[in-house]
Order: sequence, then C-alpha cells, then structure tokens
Amino acid sequence: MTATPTRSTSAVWRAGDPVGDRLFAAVGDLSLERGGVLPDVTVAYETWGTLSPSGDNAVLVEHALTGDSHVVGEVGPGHASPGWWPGLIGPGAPLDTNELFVVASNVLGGCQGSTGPASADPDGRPWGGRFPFITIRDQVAAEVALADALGIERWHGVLGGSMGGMRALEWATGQAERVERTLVLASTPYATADQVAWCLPQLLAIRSDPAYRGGDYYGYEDWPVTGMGIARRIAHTTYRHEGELDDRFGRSPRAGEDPLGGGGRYDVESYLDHHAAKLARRFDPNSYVVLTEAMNSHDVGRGRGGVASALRAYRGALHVAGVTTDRLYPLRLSEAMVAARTGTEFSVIESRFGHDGFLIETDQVGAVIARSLGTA
Ligand SMILES: CC(=O)SCCNC(=O)CCNC(=O)[C@H](O)C(C)(C)COP(=O)(O)OP(=O)(O)OC[C@H]1O[C@@H](n2cnc3c(N)ncnc32)[C@H](O)[C@@H]1OP(=O)(O)O
Ligand SMILES: N[C@@H](CCO)C(=O)O
Repeated sequence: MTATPTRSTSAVWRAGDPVGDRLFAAVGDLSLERGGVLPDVTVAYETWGTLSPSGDNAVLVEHALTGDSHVVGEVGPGHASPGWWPGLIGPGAPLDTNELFVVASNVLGGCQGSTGPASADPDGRPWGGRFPFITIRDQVAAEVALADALGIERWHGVLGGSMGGMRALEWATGQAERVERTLVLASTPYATADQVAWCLPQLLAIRSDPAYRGGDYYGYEDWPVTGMGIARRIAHTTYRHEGELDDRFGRSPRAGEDPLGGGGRYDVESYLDHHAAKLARRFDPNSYVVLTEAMNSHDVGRGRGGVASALRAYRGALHVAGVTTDRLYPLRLSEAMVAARTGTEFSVIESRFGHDGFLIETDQVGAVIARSLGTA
C-alpha cells in the first residue's frame, strides 16, 4: 500500500493534489462488467476504530456522488470540509468506534485518491476521455478487492445514501454472503427514467464545454468547470425541495443586484452559483461524467431476474430509509423495495430539505444507522 501525495499550486483541484490522511490499497487489475480490464487499480480509504481479532465488527460507509472517504474528521490538506456526516462516527456515536471498525473508501472513477480518469494509464498518461465506462457493480468489485486486502471476509454492515445507497444495495445483492446488515438511504433499486433524464443535460453541459476536449484537458489551465457548474446547478436544484427553496429565497434579489432587467440575480440564482463554484474547486469534471454514467447503469435486478428476485435472495438484514421531501429519489422507490422483500425494515426521515436531507438530518440519520446495525 502506497501514498504519494504531491501539491498543486492551482486553486482548482488537480490530479495528485494532497490527499490528507487517506490510506491507499493497490488492488491489482479489475475486470469490468461491460468488458475489458482496468489495470493497477488503487482504492483510497480511511478507517476509524479497530478491527476485532475475529474481524466481525467492520462497517463500510459508502459516499454519494461528490463525496469521498472523509466521512468525519478534521479540515486540512485534502479535506475541504469536516466530513459529510459530521458526528456520525466516533466513540459513542451511531457508528461507535468503541465497538466498530469503520471503513470508507473513495469510489472507483472518483477524484479523491481512488483510480479515476485523472489517474495514469499504463503508459503514464492520464486516462482522461479514454477512462473506461464503469458500472456501480464495477465500483463494488473494487471495494470487494479492498475488503480482501484488509482481511475483511464479511461486513457487519454496509450503508450509504444516494449513489452510496446504490453500492450498498449492490453489496447486498451481488455479495450477499459477505454482508450481515445493509442500510440503503435516499436511494433506489434502479436508476429511473426521471433520474436518467435529469442526468442528460448535466452530461451535455460538461461535454459541450469547449474546455472539455473530449475529456483530455489535464495538461491545460482551463478545465470544463463552466459545464460542470451548469451540471451542479441542475443537480443541486433536484437535491432540494421546491417548497424549501421558495420559503428560503422566495423572489428576493441578491443583495445589491437587480434581476428585473438590471442584469442582476435572484438570491436563489446566487445560491446555485455558489454551489457550482464550490464544486469546481474540489471535483474533476471527468469524474462527474464517469460517476453520473455509473449511476445511470444502476439496476440491482439486471441479470438477476428483476429487482424483487435480487432483493429476496439477500438473507441478511435489509433496512431502507427515504426522505419525505426527496423529489429525486422519491419515497415511493424506498417503499417499493420494502414491498418487494418481506422482513425489510423501513424508516422515514422527516425533512424539508429534499434529497439532501440524508446529509443534513444527521440526528435522524444517526438513529436510523443505529437501528440498522441493531444497536439502537
Ligand atoms: C457525501 C456527499 O454528498 S458529498 C459532500 C457533501 N455534499 C456536498 O458538498 C454537496 C453540496 N452541498 C450540499 O449539498 C449542501 O450544502 C449540504 C447538504 C452539504 C449542506 O446543506 P445546507 O446545510 O442546507 O447548506 P446550503 O445548501 O444552504 O449551503 C450553504 C452554503 O450556501 C451559501 N449560500 C446560502 N445562500 C446563498 C446565497 N443566496 N448566495 C450565495 N451563497 C449562498 C452559504 O454561504 C454556504 O456556503 P458554504 O457552504 O461555502 O459555507
Ligand atoms: N449532495 C450530494 C447529492 C448526491 O446525493 C452529493 O453531492 O453527493
């Protein structure tokens, strides 16, 4: 296992930027679901707590689209935030490190340490636009290799939200014997037509940015952050509830700006601009494309006789939770999983924040995690 962080002087995230206290597992070549082999795969990860001698206390936490392995922790080199689930891992926390060994890895295709489009190909050049098409199943295959490298035969629990929920579900259905308990939060058994539809203008925005250059922009100063910013504005709107946006911003103009013919912005436009700019500082547009297409590939029923049959084959404890105001992964999709498989536990997270409720309502999410792990 090797770590080779180097520093970039750019304000925008670049391949090789500092990677904080992450660890790295070299897991070898990965055969891909749609054919071909991705050579020399590296998986970046962080851990909290101690693996028990029998290895029966390990929990895998799966991040969402633009997340990373830094679930909780300090702000520092490579860490722009105190984690995306602050307070949920630690002594006495829902993911109690007095009892559990918690692992979080950066997803395959991502840009926070694991092999992705910015990684070097066998000739030493960034993959860029030649990075292969990967599926959620390929991402889980990389995590299976990580579990093997860490000596974890069976997870006590695998849990995640949104795209992380897709991977948790893939673990439960594709690696059923290796997962005792599964929690799927604000997610879905398959990418719906609506979800695929929202992704289309996002993908087009990035690919039509002149700076995209077919994905081969790493040697250039200008990256397709305009396109990714448009994608983020579209996506972020779907992550929030329309009532929340209206209550919060209404028709207010941005302070000092005139949107009624004066070329200024509404406050909600300024809010979306802010989130677009923030993502551009920490995320690689190529990863955004690769991960979006992987989400579109998601269907736990593919090749398994359909969703219900795939879910029923899982013998472990499955817990599904949705957010009341989620318009991107609506509650009905969680309910459908519960209806398809007898014995599936169900929780509802009350929130006015929409899909992002799974990141914001940490008290409720913590309670659901404890229930799903049988520690509540
Ligand atoms: C696992 C993962 O999902 S990835 C890691 C975490 N996720 C993300 O970073 C995704 C993008 N962000 C988000 O989705 C959300 O910010 C969350 C879920 C992290 C937090 O949600 P909330 O607490 O409701 O924050 P909110 O959406 O209001 O954003 C707050 C930011 O908007 C800014 N903001 C709020 N209103 C405005 C406005 N009118 N104009 C400009 N900026 C604004 C705030 O200053 C704040 O900035 P900062 O984050 O740089 O400090
Ligand atoms: N805010 C989340 C939404 C996707 O679930 C992210 O950026 O990953």
